[in-house]
Order: sequence, then structure tokens, then C-alpha cells
Amino acid sequence: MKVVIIMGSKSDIGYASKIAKKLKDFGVNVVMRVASAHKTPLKVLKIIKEYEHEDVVFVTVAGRSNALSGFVDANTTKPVIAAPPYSDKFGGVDIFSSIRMPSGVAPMLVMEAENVALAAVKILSLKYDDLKRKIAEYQERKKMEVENADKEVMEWEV
Ligand SMILES: Nc1c(C(=O)O)ncn1[C@@H]1O[C@H](COP(=O)(O)O)[C@@H](O)[C@H]1O
Repeated sequence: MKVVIIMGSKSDIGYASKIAKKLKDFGVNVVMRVASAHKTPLKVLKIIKEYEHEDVVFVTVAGRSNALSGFVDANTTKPVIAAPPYSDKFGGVDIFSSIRMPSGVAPMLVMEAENVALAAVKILSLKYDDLKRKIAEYQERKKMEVENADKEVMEWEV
């Protein structure tokens, strides 16, 4: 069981590593690969094939024009999470290339590294019970953060 992060360029390593770190916090194995649907489509297909017989979730990290997420999704039966790195260049329009796909192509768009990791872990938890417990603990910690913030703000001097 693992998450395979395919990034379109080595320049995406910063965001891909953030996702990988969060996945490791859940105890999930991560493999990071570089391949581009625009530039090396055959290599993308080769990578997909390598994990054909494993329980994997693919996470695609591709900035600018995101062909990678749809291309991977259309060529695998495994779940694919599109995780474009945030960019405010050109008014953030890059994101539009990750939103609407052709019919029969359904990578799931998730923004923010922590949320991408959580979504992948939730998918894997359908089969791996241990991850269910870890997700419940994680959610409990998140709730506690809100509770603690509430207490702090109630006592705030204005
Ligand atoms: N969106 C894609 C694809 C693709 O979708 O196939 N291949 C590379 N890229 C993205 O282009 C940006 C610049 O890539 P280069 O470093 O190759 O110029 C990166 O964010 C990459 O993910």
C-alpha cells in the first residue's frame, strides 16, 4: 500500500515533499517520481504500469497547464488526486486547467498539501483499518485545536 506522487517537473519538489511529509505522519509509504504528460507521456504510462498490481493512490502535482492529472486518471483504474501547486502568477488562472475534465476522466482536485494527504489516506483506509484509527485521532486533534482557540479567544483582552 502506498501513495505515488508524480510531479511534472523537479521544480514541484517543494510542494510534493510537503504532501509526502504529511503522508509519512500517517505512516503511509510514499514514492516520488517525475514525469510529464506534455513532455514524456510514455514515461508517465510506464510509471503507472509499474504500480499496476499494488494498492496505490496516485497524486499528481503539476503546475501551469495541468495535463498530467487527467492523463494519469485516464490510464489507470486507481484513484488519482490532482494536487496542483498554488501559484498566483497570471492571477492564479493555472488552477482552471485542473477543474473541468473531459467525460470519463475524473482526477479529484484537492488543494493544500495537508488536505491532499488526508484525502489519499482516507481512500487507503477503506482497505487498511489501521488508517481509520489514525484518521479519527487526527480529526480529534483538529477539533481540540478549535476548542483551544475558542477558550483563548473568549479570554482575549480587547
Ligand atoms: N503541468 C505540467 C506538465 C503536464 O501536465 O504534463 N508537465 C509539466 N508541468 C508543469 O509545468 C511547470 C514547469 O515545468 P518545467 O520545469 O518543466 O518548465 C511545473 O509546475 C510542472 O509540473
